[in-house]
Amino acid sequence: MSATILDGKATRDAIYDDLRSRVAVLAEAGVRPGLGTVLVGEDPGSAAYVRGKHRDCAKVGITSLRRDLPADATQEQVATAIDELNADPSCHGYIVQLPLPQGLDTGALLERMDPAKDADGLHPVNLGRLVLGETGPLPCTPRGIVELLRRYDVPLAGAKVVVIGRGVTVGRPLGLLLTRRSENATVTLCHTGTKDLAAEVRRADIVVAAAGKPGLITADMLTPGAAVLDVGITRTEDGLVGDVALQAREIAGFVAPMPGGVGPMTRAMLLTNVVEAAERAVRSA
Ligand SMILES: NC(=O)C1=CN([C@@H]2O[C@H](COP(=O)(O)OP(=O)(O)OC[C@H]3O[C@@H](n4cnc5c(N)ncnc54)[C@H](OP(=O)(O)O)[C@@H]3O)[C@@H](O)[C@H]2O)C=CC1
Ligand SMILES: Nc1nc(=O)c2c([nH]1)NC[C@@H]1CN(c3ccc(C(=O)N[C@@H](CCC(=O)O)C(=O)O)cc3)C=[N+]21
Ligand SMILES: [Mg+2]
Repeated sequence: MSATILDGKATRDAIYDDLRSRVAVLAEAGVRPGLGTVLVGEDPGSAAYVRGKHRDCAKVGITSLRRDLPADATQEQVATAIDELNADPSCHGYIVQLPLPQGLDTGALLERMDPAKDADGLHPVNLGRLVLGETGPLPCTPRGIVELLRRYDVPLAGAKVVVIGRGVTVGRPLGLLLTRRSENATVTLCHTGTKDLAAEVRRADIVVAAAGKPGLITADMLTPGAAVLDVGITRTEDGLVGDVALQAREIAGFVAPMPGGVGPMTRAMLLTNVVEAAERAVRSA
């Protein structure tokens, strides 16, 4: 038995079809959504992600606003780029590509963003809204994971979900999202202090691996039929590798592979957050 693939590319394409028609409605109201990116330095991985986001914007009809700064940019220079995007009415949402180079105060820069333009959902105000159950932009990777499971009818209500990783972009906000009443999953967040990872994973109906450790999840850890989502990405000499060993796919009932699973959904949710921000701007005009 081999697993049903949770196909992030096909799902992204369906989402982009929907976004294109919403962009057309916005155009009738005289608004073209704009996504900004702030990229500091020349890390090839970060540069590739930012290129991918702008390529997707072009497919959907979203204007791209790039702010590329040198690796030695000062705190003030990055702050100025943020202030400009906050003030620019053609920018409905933007992201500060993480991680920032050493020496920059990431927290201060994220807090400087206008929470209404936070396309990543990572501003402290928006993370606070998520905790409080108030509406706001949702973090892209967690939202993409929930959307992927929903579209493949993988049941979440009452499901036992084990998340490996408590990072602020994936694991921590995913726990918050999945434990809302609308999802109603029971979540365990694992990390390097977890005593027996294999025992935790074995209990799971759904496993989300977001540690960034190649091959961390092996076939023997899984209950047959479990859904396994490979989120982790590690750059090696042989290319990008995920956290889930290939043999685990034979045991699983559903697999979101890396590549082709959660990554494309992350980008689709980023663009969705921007279109939603533009729709709010039109409604409040
Ligand atoms: N596909 C996609 O769309 C995206 C993929 N990613 C990828 O997801 C991964 C996680 O990202 P992010 O949250 O930002 O990363 P962080 O580095 O912030 O978090 C990694 C987490 O994994 C935990 N961890 C590391 N090793 C182990 C281990 N052996 N056993 C158990 N837990 C472990 C860490 O535990 P501790 O807290 O104890 O250190 C930490 O909580 C990365 O590989 C990143 O590249 C990120 C964003 C989007
Ligand atoms: N402020 C901020 N927001 C982020 O959302 C953010 C970030 N910083 N820093 C880095 C991580 C990583 N991330 C990915 C996005 C898309 C893919 C993606 O599209 N992956 C493809 C493969 C891409 C390839 O082959 O290079 C896939 O999995 O199929 C992966 C990873 C967003 N991140
Ligand atoms: Mg992926």
